[in-house]
Amino acid sequence: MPAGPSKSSLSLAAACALGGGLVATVMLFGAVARLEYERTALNFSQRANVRVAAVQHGLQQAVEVVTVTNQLFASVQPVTRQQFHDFTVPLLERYPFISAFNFHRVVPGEQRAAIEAQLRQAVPGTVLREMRNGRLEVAPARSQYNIVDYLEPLAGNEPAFGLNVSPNSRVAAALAASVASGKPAATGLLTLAQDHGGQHHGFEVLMAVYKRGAPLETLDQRRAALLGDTAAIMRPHGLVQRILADANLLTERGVMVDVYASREPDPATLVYNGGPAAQPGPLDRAGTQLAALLHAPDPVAMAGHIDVAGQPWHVVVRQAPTPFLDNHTGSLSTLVGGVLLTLLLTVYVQATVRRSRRVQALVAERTVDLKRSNEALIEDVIARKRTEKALQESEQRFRQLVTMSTDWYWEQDEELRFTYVSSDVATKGGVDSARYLGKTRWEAAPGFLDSDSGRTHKLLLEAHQSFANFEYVVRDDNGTERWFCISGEPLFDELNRFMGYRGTGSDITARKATEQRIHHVAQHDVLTGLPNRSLLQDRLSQAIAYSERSGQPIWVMLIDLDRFKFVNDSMGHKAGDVLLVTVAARLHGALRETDTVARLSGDEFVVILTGHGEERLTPEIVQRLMDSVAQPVMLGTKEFSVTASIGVAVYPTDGAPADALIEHADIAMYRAKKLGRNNFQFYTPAMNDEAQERVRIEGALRKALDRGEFVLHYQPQVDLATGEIVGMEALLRWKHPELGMVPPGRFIGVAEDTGLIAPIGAWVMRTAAQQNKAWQDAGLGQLRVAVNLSARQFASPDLVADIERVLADTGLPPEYLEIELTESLFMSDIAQAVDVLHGMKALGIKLSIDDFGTGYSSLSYLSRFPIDVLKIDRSFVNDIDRDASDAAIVASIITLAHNLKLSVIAEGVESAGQLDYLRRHGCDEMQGFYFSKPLPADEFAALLRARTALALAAPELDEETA
Ligand SMILES: Nc1nc2c(ncn2[C@@H]2O[C@H](COP(=O)(O)O[C@H]3[C@@H](O)[C@H](n4cnc5c(=O)[nH]c(N)nc54)O[C@@H]3COP(=O)(O)O)[C@@H](O)[C@H]2O)c(=O)[nH]1
Repeated sequence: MPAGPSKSSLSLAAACALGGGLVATVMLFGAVARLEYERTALNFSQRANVRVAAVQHGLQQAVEVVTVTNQLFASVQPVTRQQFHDFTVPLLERYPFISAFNFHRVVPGEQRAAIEAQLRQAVPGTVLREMRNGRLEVAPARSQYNIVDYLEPLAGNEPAFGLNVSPNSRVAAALAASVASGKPAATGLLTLAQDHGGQHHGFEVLMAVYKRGAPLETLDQRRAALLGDTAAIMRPHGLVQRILADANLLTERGVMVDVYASREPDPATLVYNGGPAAQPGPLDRAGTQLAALLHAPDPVAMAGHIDVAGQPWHVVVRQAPTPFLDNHTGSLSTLVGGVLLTLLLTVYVQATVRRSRRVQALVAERTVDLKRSNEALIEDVIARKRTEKALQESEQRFRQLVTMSTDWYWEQDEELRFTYVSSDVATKGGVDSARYLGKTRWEAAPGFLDSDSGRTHKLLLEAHQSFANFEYVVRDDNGTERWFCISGEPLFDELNRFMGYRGTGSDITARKATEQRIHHVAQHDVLTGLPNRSLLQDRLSQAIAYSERSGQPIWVMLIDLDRFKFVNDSMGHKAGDVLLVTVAARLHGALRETDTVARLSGDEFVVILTGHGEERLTPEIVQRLMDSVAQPVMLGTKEFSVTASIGVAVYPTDGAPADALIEHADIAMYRAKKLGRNNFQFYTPAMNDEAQERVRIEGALRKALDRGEFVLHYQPQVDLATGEIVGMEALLRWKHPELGMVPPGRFIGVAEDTGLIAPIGAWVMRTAAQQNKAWQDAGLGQLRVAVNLSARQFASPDLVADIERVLADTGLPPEYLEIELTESLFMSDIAQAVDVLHGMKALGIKLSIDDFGTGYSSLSYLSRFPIDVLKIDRSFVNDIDRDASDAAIVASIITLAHNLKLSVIAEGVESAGQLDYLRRHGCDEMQGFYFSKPLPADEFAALLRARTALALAAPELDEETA
């Protein structure tokens, strides 16, 4: 499992929440704090403005008081001291911040004594004095004095009475200013004489007093008319305090006012001090720093300038440091709340993320579990489905089996009587179960005990033995024969007493039928339905056994159809099959039930005749068979008659073994063939010699070629028009060292049968070609040599190539080689034969049809075959001078051949009459003993050498024609 984040680590989402929350909090805090700062600043600014305005207003009112006293001198002159007193006393009570009202009188120096005298009247001992270096001293003599003449209240202000203020520049400047402006003018801070040089400060507001009635328009006029001034001595601290108190501005804490009697806040001119500044606490400092960061410092002071009768004053309103919390609860609450909210959000997000992770992990874990469970479930489902399917299939098979089964169930008691038979016996066996109940099996199935097997079965039951697959025949309720197969087990009780049987039964009729069919097929010929060689052997054994038991003879006949091969080859296999089936049926029909007719092979049939009682076997039976076979058969649209050659072997005769019967019948049949077919021969031991000779020839023939025992004889073929030898037929001879000269009639058939004809025929063709080439080279004439071609050679796919090779090897020009073919060679597959013939013809050789007229003899095919010569069979030639029909046939053949542009050669010409007939009917060539027998090569060469134009006189016949 992959390692997840540790529990203590902050998730990204939580970190974002924390960071975002803090940033938002700080920003919000900053915004709120800034608002708070701005609100505080505005608040302070308003209060500061109120205080500055109050101070200014209060001072102006104070200045206005001087104006009031000045009005006294303007309206009453001279003003007495008493009047001055009366006038100012109420004002002093009303304006307590005024410590004294003065009247400064301008006194020329020469009036000093006088004025001092007046002053002493008011206050004895008074002399003019001045302030010097903070001390009162007697005023020196001056040209003009400006003395404090009237002074109210005198009490407390005594030092100032008689004081010459003219040296005081500030007073002088104020007086000048008042003269100049016509308005009250204030001095700067003064050290008052009544303070005895102490640090108490005060200032004067004075206003010039002029002689009544004097012009005052110009400055000079005002200077000239100047009598002095009225002044109010004011204590600025008290004055400012009184002003603030009257404006109710001293009750509010936190805002302090400092008033400077100067343009700038010079500590030396500080006339009113609102109080010391409070020391800020750590939080306040932090707040200050924060305010600096926010560019919104708390307001601490605000300055204002006011004019006090021409003197610039400076007012500072200070903000007493307030606890930071006072003005910043909102921002701090925002900060704290934001931080708390952020922390809460962070905790919440972290918890949510953790829970989400836990849920994810849980989900992943559950998913894996679920997947495993799912897979297991799928496997279970698959296994269950497989099992269900298997069960279904099994059940289906079982149902099918039950349905298809021919089984039924049965029970028997101790007396072998049926006590129960399931109803299936009716549906599957065609027998009502009631037929069984209370009966034994042999009672229910009549004939059961007629067979050995039935009796044996009963004995087995009586011995209380189990049995399986016992088969027996039953007739069902419809009387139809059925085969039942039963199995059973004996039943015993606990004391081992026999209680009966129980078992199953099934209907095996269909199986039996199949078996019988298979058995039948195995033992019968498919084409004809006759017993085959296998069943024939059984039947023969049974017949022999019967013969031995009964002493009755057996005749075994081997029947071979004559010229069946021709039918097969010329008319096709289907025609051959029809012929065989027809013959089989006829043979079967001509025999008794107890006789057997079987098909041995091809066109060979075997018949077993068994003698019964007085009924004797006679040759008429054989003749009857021959007659039945010889009946015309329709093969397609043609009617065809076939004959049979039959050999008969009799048992018992001459002690011949039973297993040689068919062989003997074959030998006898062979003899019948030899004897011209369409006859029957009984086997004699002498026939066996012939057969043995055939075997001997076959053995010798196999070695003859290697041993060079073959030679060729050449029979001339003569042009009937010129009488010249134009060709020769090569005829095979076998010089056997013991058998002597063996004629072709004795071994060609064997060679054909054994296949030896192929190499022998090849040797004949090569030897004949070589010989002809040699004679041509020897100047014995340009003759053609004809060789016979067997069926096997014609069927060889290498035929054309072989001929081509012979021509190439021997150097014989192809037109001097002629191949003789019989009609039977190409009748089985004419299309293929046409191809082969064209292939041969393409080599340039000549082709002739041998034995023409004896076979199918259809002239229709001749036009399709690339043949050159028709060779009329000697059987026709033989009788042309005796048999008119043969003569007519020969004449017709010659005419037809010529119409087809074929030349005609007649063979077997033995007489002048034959020769004459042939010549008269336009036959082209002849071959026969009349001219020459077949000659060995050297004799034939001698004949050629000696030949001249042959006289067609009959030569002497030699021994070969005898
Ligand atoms: N496949 C091969 N068949 C061959 C070959 N050589 C011969 N044969 C065939 O054998 C059959 C018997 O031949 P043979 O005994 O040689 O008889 C030939 C002649 O001797 C005989 N003949 C010729 N003239 C006369 C006559 O005036 N009278 C008379 N009774 N017989 C005569 O005829 C036979 C030639 O017949 P054919 O071939 O049809 O021209 C015979 O069928 C041979 O064909 C071989 O090499 N291969």
